Amino acid sequence: MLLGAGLAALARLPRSLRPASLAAMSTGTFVVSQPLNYRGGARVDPADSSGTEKAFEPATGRVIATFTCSGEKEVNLAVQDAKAAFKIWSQKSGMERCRILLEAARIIRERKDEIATMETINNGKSIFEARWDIDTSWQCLEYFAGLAGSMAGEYIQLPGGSFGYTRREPLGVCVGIGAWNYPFQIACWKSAPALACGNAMVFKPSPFTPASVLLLAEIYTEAGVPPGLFNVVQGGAATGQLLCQHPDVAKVSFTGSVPTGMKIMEMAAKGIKPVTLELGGKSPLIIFSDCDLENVVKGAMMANFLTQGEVCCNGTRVFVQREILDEFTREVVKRTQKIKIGDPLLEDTRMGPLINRPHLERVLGFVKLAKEQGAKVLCGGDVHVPEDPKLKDGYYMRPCVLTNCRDDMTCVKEEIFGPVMSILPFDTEAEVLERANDTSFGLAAGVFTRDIQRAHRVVAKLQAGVCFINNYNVSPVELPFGGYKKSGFGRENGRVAIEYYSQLKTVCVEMGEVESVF
Ligand SMILES: NC(=O)c1ccc[n+]([C@@H]2O[C@H](COP(=O)([O-])OP(=O)(O)OC[C@H]3O[C@@H](n4cnc5c(N)ncnc54)[C@H](O)[C@@H]3O)[C@@H](O)[C@H]2O)c1
Ligand SMILES: NCCCC=O
Repeated sequence: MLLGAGLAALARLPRSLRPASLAAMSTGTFVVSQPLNYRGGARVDPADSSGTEKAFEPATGRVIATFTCSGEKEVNLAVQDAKAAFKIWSQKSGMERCRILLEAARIIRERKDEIATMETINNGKSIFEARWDIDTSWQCLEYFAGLAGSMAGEYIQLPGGSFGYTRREPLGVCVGIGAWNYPFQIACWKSAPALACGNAMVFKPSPFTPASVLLLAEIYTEAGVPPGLFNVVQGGAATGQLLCQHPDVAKVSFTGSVPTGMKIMEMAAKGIKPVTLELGGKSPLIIFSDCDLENVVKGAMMANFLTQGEVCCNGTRVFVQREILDEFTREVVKRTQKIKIGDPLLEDTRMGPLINRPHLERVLGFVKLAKEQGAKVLCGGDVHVPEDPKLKDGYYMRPCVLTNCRDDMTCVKEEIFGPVMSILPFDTEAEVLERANDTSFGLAAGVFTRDIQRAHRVVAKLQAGVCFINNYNVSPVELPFGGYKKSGFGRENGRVAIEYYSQLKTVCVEMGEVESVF
């Protein structure tokens, strides 16, 4: 058995000296044995406690870590360390920050397989997908490293030779709070722009997935950030609240559910702190009859079944124009039934277990309710027990396609956050637009059509922060990501993210005499 303590130590060895088993670890063997908090450039045991949590390996149901949730004292130490590091980091030039972030990106790229393995073990997503997540993570660091070197203000000419200029300045200590579905990627999407702008960060992962962000913290240290610049505190709601309410925290960037997002915003409001809220969704995918059917079936699968359907921007309300409803449904069911479910560390697995038992039961509950409300299950929607005996206590279900759905059903209105697709027929463009927008969420939306004018006309009317035309669930780091309506505000990725991690100072320079009225 390879222990977590060993993992980090071994990972620091030159590649040639590392055992091949490091990235090729098998399901059912990993246990975390090192501290999971990170402060002042090293792993530490928290100075106090607000309870304990257990983290699981969803593939087997085994406990892989029991850890202490940070209390007020530890949160304060992490914030104070970040404050001290901020003083050093914020004085560096953009190019100096750029070089360190590029080095961190390089190390992530080099250690991609190890990080992806850790992500798969703790989250349950297939190793195939976890590697994609790690790619979008180092790409994010590279992108914001590039922007760090080119951040600049404006020069504005004023009368009489006077002038003004603007400076884009960091905010200070930023807090990142993450969800469990993309643990490493979320930590990178928050920390890369924050650090590029000259801020420090204290990050709290979800208690379900505490492990992989420690690798990021160690990588930042190895790349050369000052000790304390990126700290990790573990815990749940209580630790999160301490972070949001801390008087020395300048900003909170949150990824999670709408109800928690509301609480975060309330706490931030009391301190007049800016927030970025990346929240849930119930996104529409609109399929017109003139589409390329083969392509659209691939798109619908990508829109629904990545990471066991636990993806915020999934297009789970699949509106299909009536002329192609039967053909589309037949094809999509055929493909869904072929998805290989099982051990997420195996190369050919495409769907692993859900995050934990309560969540699995919640998702199955949505399917049960859908049936009671009149939907028809065309495939899946039930527990899957893999043949491998070591996986018998894992949290697997078969991906589900529902038809006979109506807009007023719970499965169509609420975020399920599992592998459940609802198919809804439509007739006209005007009708589908009205139905697609009839939701309090507004994270993403997709349109499949060969009519390019219609594609742009429709996305212009969709109330969603991220729209896809003839594709779904791609997230290039160059493009901003974030929601409309209750799906949140602020953006991650893209050039605009800089605005959410910096503040603008205006400097007015007088070249003449003061004109006083007194
Ligand atoms: N828009 C996006 O980019 C995006 C990305 C991933 C996930 N999500 C959303 O996240 C949700 C699933 O994630 P989840 O179940 O971890 O969400 P959640 O809201 O339960 O928890 C998210 C994080 O908030 C912390 N938290 C909980 N209560 C808190 C409180 N009172 N104060 C401070 N922190 C608190 C949790 O410990 C966790 O770290 C889904 O709704 C999904 O759509 C959104
Ligand atoms: N790849 C980005 C997905 C974020 C939402 O869960």
